[in-house]
Amino acid sequence: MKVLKFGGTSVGTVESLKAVLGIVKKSYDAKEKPLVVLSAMSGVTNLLTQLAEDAAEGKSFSEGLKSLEDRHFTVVKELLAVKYQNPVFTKLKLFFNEIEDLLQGIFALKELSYQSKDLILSYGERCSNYMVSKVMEQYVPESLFVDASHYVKTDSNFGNAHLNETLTEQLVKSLYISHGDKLLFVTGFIGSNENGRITTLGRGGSDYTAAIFGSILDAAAIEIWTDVNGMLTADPRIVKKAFSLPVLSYTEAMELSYFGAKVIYPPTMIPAFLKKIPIVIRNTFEPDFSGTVIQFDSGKTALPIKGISSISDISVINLSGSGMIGKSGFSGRLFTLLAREQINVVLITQSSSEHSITFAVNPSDAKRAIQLIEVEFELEIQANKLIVPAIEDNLSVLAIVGENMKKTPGMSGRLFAALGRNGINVRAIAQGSSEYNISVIIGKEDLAKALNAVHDAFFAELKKTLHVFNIGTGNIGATLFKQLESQHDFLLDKNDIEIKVVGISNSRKMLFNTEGVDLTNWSNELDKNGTESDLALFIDRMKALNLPNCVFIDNTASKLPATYYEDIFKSNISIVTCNKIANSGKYEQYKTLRDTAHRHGVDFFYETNVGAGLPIVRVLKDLMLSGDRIVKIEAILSGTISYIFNNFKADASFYDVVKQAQELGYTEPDPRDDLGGIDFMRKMLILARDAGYPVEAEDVDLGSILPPACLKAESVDAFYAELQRENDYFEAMKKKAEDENKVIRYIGKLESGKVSIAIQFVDENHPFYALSGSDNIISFTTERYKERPLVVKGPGAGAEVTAAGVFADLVNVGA
Ligand SMILES: NC(=O)c1ccc[n+]([C@@H]2O[C@H](COP(=O)([O-])OP(=O)(O)OC[C@H]3O[C@@H](n4cnc5c(N)ncnc54)[C@H](O)[C@@H]3O)[C@@H](O)[C@H]2O)c1
Ligand SMILES: N[C@@H](CCO)C(=O)O
Ligand code: NA
Repeated sequence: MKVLKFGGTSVGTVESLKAVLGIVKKSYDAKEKPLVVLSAMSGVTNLLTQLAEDAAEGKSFSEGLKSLEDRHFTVVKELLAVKYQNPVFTKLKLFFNEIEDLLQGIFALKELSYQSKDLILSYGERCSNYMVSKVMEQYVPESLFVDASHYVKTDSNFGNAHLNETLTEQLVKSLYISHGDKLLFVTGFIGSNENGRITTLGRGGSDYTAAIFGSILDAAAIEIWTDVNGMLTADPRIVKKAFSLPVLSYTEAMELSYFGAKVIYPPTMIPAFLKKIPIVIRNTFEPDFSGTVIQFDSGKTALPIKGISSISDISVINLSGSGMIGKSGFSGRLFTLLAREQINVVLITQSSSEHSITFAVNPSDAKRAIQLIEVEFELEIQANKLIVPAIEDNLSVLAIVGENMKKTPGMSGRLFAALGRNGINVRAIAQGSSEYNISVIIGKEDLAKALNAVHDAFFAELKKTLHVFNIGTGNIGATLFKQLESQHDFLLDKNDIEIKVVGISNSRKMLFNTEGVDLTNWSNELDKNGTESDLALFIDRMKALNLPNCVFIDNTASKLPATYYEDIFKSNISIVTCNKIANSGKYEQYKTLRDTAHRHGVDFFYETNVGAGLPIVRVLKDLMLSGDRIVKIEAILSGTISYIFNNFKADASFYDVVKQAQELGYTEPDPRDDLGGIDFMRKMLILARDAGYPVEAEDVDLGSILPPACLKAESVDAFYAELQRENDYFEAMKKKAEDENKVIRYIGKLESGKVSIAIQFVDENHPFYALSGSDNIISFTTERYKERPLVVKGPGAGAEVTAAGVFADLVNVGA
């Protein structure tokens, strides 16, 4: 046989009841011999409580009672053929009359005892089970309503009665001997004491009824049908990626439930646990889903842990003082005291020096705990051997749970790495002696972020989400969005990476969407729903959202963002940037940024600062990390100027070629930065610094390709006008090169820590002679690459290649 228990939401509405009938019928037809336990219809127990309390206060209860009646009658009208309805109405009406009489009595006495409350509540289960058994009779004539109060015997602890196991076992067995061939509908939650007075079984009572019947009747399984897909790896309201666990051990289920997963109430499982009967959590609204099996062993699984649970509100009390050293009875006294006063201690840690004990309690118990301690340890406190403890609030507990943990090294390392990386401060740690859980206490404001970060860390093979905040939606930004959008599915399928662009800003507007902005329509959305942009506010908002795996992308050419980088790192947010300003400012800033990122365990990636998507920064970094030393760097690193000299031939005018470079998206937003050499200088500065030289911009010997008048132009328009005016100057350059059979190159050099950039006329023997388009080329001469340098060459400007480089940096964050 099998026990099928349905909770309140499953018996809540006509629709859900149809699902219940289907599930029961299927099991019955499959000869699984189901025994059904139903809760009261959802909300009914609460309503009955309310009515009883109202009555005791002399308030009217008739309206509430009427609504109760209506809900049940509606079900009968909808689900039972008219010809069968009358006797059912009559019986239900009898129940409601009894409730009314009871409420009258309470109203008259103005007193509500636990005993009468239990009696009133029992009608919830009795009505639902009677009604559903009658509906079922239409399909399974052997259906039978069972009032469990005749079989489940308890003591007289009304409200939370304890089971009389022996008597209950006898009665349930005899029930089954006479009626085991029928389809029984058994009221959950209720029993009766030795005098036959109705009692209730307390929290999770209907699950308990199911477990009692299941264990006495040796059920093959106890199925708990609810409205979720079994037990999940974490609270799905906070962790969107939480998924259902196929198998859990009893212990794991208890640990997970203890810390919050509210699917079952652990004590109710004990009868099943003792008899090793599997409990299966299933979803009434998704009956084809197999749910979670809770069984004796933890099952074969590749998962390092089973789940992450949490308690969002906890208070921590720390006890310290010299009086505790070497006093073996101390913690015994403390915890006996708390247990005696029924203060539930959620978690305990003790420092190895025995100087302090930290423990966590529910916030509602914290004050009382302190008062009790002050009385119990009055002498110690007076003698200054114990410091009067204080309460710390606004804390949460997060726990990772799993039996395999003790067999798998590195679990706590992974936990703390995930927390540390995301800047989550751990206030206290406890590893259950069972080693089935490791718990940490953290700030309440960090809980959602921590749950997500830890979930990613342990179930990373399943999926990693990056939360992106992008400023700059111009040439590069817009192209990046296009690439992210077109690669979204590929990344998810092949690399298990999901990228959500949560914040977008340009210089006009900014927009946030924690679910991720729709990248097919970001521009319209930004226009329509965006607010006026404000970088400081943008960053504040990014910090306040406190999302895990957070990345700030700077796709602007503005000077302003760099002033926030340090602060962003301090908030444990990684930065990817194609903007060169931050790295090419003062050396001091360059250094501070690296140190800060490093200290906070976040990434600072800027591959596109040099040579767009070409792997230049990365190559240099690898050389340096592996202990090589840079002897010399020679490079062409302005894509714009490279393009210009590759196309400034024959009839083309200099002015036209510059315009083309701008149209092709090679130039900086302000092309004077390219032609004046500033952009190239920034790149050389960054390379020199990455090669270990603390160079400043003033130290660079910067030659120019422009005549002085162009350099002085005060606006872009004026600059273009100057270019046209100086046509002869450029034509002369062109002619000189052609006469000498040479090409013009603007070449940067780093040697012995000195950086220079100069225009050169080179012949076909020069390695930089053959370039085309916007090609960059860089040759690294190092101690290892001495005979022949290491050369990287390819397109070094353009929106596609640059955005692709930003993209590559992004997916490497946290890798
Ligand atoms: N074009 C290339 O080949 C290439 C290659 C490597 C790196 N880069 C770098 O890419 C960056 C962007 O270049 P682009 O061509 O896309 O420029 P762009 O002018 O097309 O776009 C710049 C964007 O930044 C926004 N912006 C400016 N200040 C802002 C602020 N304070 N807050 C928010 N948004 C702001 C603008 O509104 C605009 O959306 C530059 O730093 C450039 O050096 C470009
Ligand atoms: N404007 C830059 C883009 C690449 O950083 C160039 O022309 O090289
Ligand atoms: Na690069």
